[in-house]
Amino acid sequence: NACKLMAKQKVALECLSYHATASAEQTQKLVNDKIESAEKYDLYSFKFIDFNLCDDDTSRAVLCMFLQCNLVSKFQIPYEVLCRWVLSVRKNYRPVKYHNWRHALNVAQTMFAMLKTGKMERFMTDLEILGLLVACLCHDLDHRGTNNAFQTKTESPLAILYTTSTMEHHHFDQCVMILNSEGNNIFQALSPEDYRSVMSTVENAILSTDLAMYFKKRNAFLELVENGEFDWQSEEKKELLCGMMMTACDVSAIAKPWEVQHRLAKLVADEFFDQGDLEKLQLNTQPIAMMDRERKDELPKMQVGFIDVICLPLYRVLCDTFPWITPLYEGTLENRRNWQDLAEKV
Ligand SMILES: CCCOc1ccc(S(=O)(=O)N2CCN(C)CC2)cc1-c1nc(CC)cc(=O)[nH]1
Ligand SMILES: [Zn+2]
Repeated sequence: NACKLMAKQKVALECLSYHATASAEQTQKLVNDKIESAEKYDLYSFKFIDFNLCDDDTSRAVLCMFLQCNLVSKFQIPYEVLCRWVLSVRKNYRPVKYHNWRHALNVAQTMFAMLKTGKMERFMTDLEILGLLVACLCHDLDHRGTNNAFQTKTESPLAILYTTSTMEHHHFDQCVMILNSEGNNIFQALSPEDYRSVMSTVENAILSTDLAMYFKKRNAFLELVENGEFDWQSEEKKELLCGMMMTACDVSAIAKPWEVQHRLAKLVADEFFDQGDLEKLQLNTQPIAMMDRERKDELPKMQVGFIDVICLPLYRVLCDTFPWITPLYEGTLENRRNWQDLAEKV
């Protein structure tokens, strides 16, 4: 009967979360690992590069960010639980070409640099800082290398579950699944009020990484900045600011040193082209230019468009109010010149 079915599903979910979470051995090893300083991992820099970090280094770098923000002591996070949670999050990223664990790490590191080097932490409560770092690390959990439009076109189970911001709702779902798994709840010591508040920050932040939401909310944010908004302390204004910061971190590969941006753009393109191949094969339809490997020579021009339409307007308006994040704007401008040079060569 229905009760039995529900019970079966509950057991299946628990079993799933058991297999989806870190092993006891891996956790114990990380608990005993020595964590280097934030400077050693170059975490304060907007030019941070993860290429030379091994996978275990990336887990240690995440612990370093939490420790540097005093989040472990402020929110009484048992260190072993934090270690298990970091490893479980890492385990739930698939080995796709771009939207993998390394992308999540880079997004979280840019958030850390914006808060610290960019001095944006002064506008955030400690609970919001905790929520933002957790959201960055979880914002693309279980990404399959295909976008929302693909879920809808293929009538994937995810698109049946969520008709808008399909992938972003799934990423948040995965984040909750990990937090609800045995020994992975880094929020376990929070009061019910703080728990509700931090989960609201995480949900708003992850859903804000849908570029469709960025386009919807950008004008409202622009108005606040133009009206000289300075305290950002109302809930609505804070949500807007956190959402814009999430997009700024999500696209921050565009601001990295040219060799890094050029290499990351190839990973993005390869992932897009794989989706384009699927659309040609599975759907027998012509993919959009960005996903059609027959049109790869248009890539530099498309990157200039991406910079002009999405990245520069966002970094420009953020720098107006928070001048210390100007390196993101300048890095993007430099890469626009580099992509423009390649676009003219073809
Ligand atoms: C590198 C391969 C080409 O990559 C792109 C091509 C076009 C555009 S677009 O701004 O014109 N636009 C975006 C919204 N779509 C609905 C329509 C197309 C963006 C990118 C791009 N996206 C990301 C984010 C994952 C990272 C990145 O580096 N480049
Ligand atoms: Zn992302």
